[in-house]
Amino acid sequence: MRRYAIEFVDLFLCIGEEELLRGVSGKVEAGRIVVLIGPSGAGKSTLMSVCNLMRSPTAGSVYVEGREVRDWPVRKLRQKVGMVFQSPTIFPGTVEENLAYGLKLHGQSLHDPRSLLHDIGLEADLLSRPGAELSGGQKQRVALGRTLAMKPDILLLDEVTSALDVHAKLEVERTILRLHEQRHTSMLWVTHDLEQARRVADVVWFMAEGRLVETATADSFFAHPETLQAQRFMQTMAEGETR
Ligand SMILES: Nc1ncnc2c1ncn2[C@@H]1O[C@H](COP(=O)(O)OP(=O)(O)OP(=O)(O)O)[C@@H](O)[C@H]1O
Repeated sequence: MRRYAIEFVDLFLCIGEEELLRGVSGKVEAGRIVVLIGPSGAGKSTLMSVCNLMRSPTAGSVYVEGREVRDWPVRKLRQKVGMVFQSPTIFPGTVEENLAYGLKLHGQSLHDPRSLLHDIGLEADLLSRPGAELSGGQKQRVALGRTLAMKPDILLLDEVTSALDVHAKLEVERTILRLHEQRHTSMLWVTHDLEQARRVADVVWFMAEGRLVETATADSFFAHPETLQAQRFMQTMAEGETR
């Protein structure tokens, strides 16, 4: 049987009466970048949050490399499935301490901080700088580096460039793509930036109202989305850009 990086099977997530996810099924092939798009409140972040058990499914299953998430020891799961958010978390201390933070929680240490710094495109002299003094783009790269230090096979990226200016956004995006080429990390990447989605996606998943409405290769989706819901979403987004 073929192993997928992540597989969702008829996944539901409810909070009280509200269904945040409604029967999501889909497979992320290993080494692929799947970009999740859709209107605000569609359930994109919620879908990612079940992959490392930040939230638990109400019904259905999520498999990470063939093993159901609830059967993974949580620490191992979170080492395998790294997550980076819109607003980078920077802890008190130097850049080096920030990069080592996750490993330290797992009782490990960072062996080659300079090489990691190089991987995330930062100069070596930043290692001893307080993290709080960095620019927004540098902070986001440190947050990415902290996650990468754990050597995840799967990365969940939740609007990681939306708080950055255009220059920093492209820099961080390029860093992620370079790392993807080097490490073949599988990625689920939420973005509201359709130009970014076009640049980075192998596959597009379109979500609306808690459902995975359409999945397609990026080329085919951007040439012509199949469902009316996705067509309308793309049109609304295009109108927003020209306004
Ligand atoms: N703790 C919660 N309790 C109740 N409802 C919640 C909770 N967290 C999220 N929701 C609701 O779940 C729905 C999906 O939220 P989610 O953040 O996954 O959407 P999204 O597609 O990522 O949106 P955005 O693009 O705005 O980030 C929204 O309607 C949201 O209000």
